[in-house]
Amino acid sequence: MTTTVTVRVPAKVNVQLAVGAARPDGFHDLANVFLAVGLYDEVTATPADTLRITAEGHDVDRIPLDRTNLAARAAELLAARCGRSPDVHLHITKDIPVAGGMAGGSADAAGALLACDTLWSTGASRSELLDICAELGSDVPFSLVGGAALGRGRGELLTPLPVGGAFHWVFAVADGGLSTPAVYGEFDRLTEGTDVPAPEASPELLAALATGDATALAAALTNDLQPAALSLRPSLAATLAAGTAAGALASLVSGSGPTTAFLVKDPESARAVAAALLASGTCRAVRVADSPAAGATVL
Ligand SMILES: C[C@@](CO)(OP(=O)(O)O)[C@H](O)COP(=O)(O)OP(=O)(O)OC[C@H]1O[C@@H](n2ccc(N)nc2=O)[C@H](O)[C@@H]1O
Ligand SMILES: Nc1ncnc2c1ncn2[C@@H]1O[C@H](COP(=O)(O)OP(=O)(O)O)[C@@H](O)[C@H]1O
Repeated sequence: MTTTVTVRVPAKVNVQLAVGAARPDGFHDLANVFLAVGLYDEVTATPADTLRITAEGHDVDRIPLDRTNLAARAAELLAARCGRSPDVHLHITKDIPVAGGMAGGSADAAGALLACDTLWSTGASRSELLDICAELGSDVPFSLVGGAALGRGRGELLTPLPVGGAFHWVFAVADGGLSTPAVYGEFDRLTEGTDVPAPEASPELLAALATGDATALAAALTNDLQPAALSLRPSLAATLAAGTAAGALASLVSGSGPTTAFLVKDPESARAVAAALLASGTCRAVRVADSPAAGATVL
């Protein structure tokens, strides 16, 4: 019998984040082009007397270890669907920046779900697991799937996208986090009284992904939440400028931020941009990663 299961789950960057007007339920319709990047959290599930969460790694003091942790919520939802108790110890090894716009909590939720599903041999179908993911959060289905995908609706309705080659990234980690609802709220404030167009995926961006053309991708990167993130955290402008000055092909805020993402042409350029960003003093830490990365995977 399996007694312990470890799942590895990637972070994401949004290469396009087109945001529509607020819906009556408070969410925003999106054309959200997700790209999984090779920074990973791991979730290990072991049978236990009661549901318990522990964590190690970067900034774990900033995530809750009670039942509000998204990993705990994933275990509870799956257990309820299977009519069993969620008696499991989930240990999270965190490497994805917390509250950084890289979907770390979503990764842990998808990881816990797959780990418990494997540990408990639930027999749930992929589509049942994706439904539970969507209940846990808009970004959680993508954390399970990985690769690249277009997220419609509030981001949970996924269409996989072809990617024709590896893209190289540098990420600048900022001090502290930004609250996702606060950034969407600031988007609403900044667009109040304007006609917000229905979000659509950019054909140029999808073509750049499909052909693996980093220069074309750089020209097509957009994030409608960037003005809101910059309004709440003006210091991010200096980080973006430092990456551009150091030779990045393009610089943008990752999702709701405050992590900033720099697309570079090759691993050598990644090292140079990372060193320049650190030396600029405009960020707390830098990370280098390639994409696309596989979704949640049992190790
Ligand atoms: C902005 C994005 C971009 O991928 O992620 P981050 O950059 O924060 O990681 C996502 O849209 C975040 O997705 P996720 O973090 O899963 O959000 P949820 O838990 O579903 O929702 C948290 C809150 O964000 C706002 N929200 C989220 C998704 C959406 N399409 N419209 C929204 O307005 C709502 O205020 C909601 O109450
Ligand atoms: N397992 C988890 N890992 C990270 N954050 C979590 C987790 N569970 C709940 N959270 C909370 O979710 C919020 C968003 O964190 P995170 O998912 O890392 O960022 P983002 O939504 O910007 O990608 C934070 O307030 C964090 O404390």
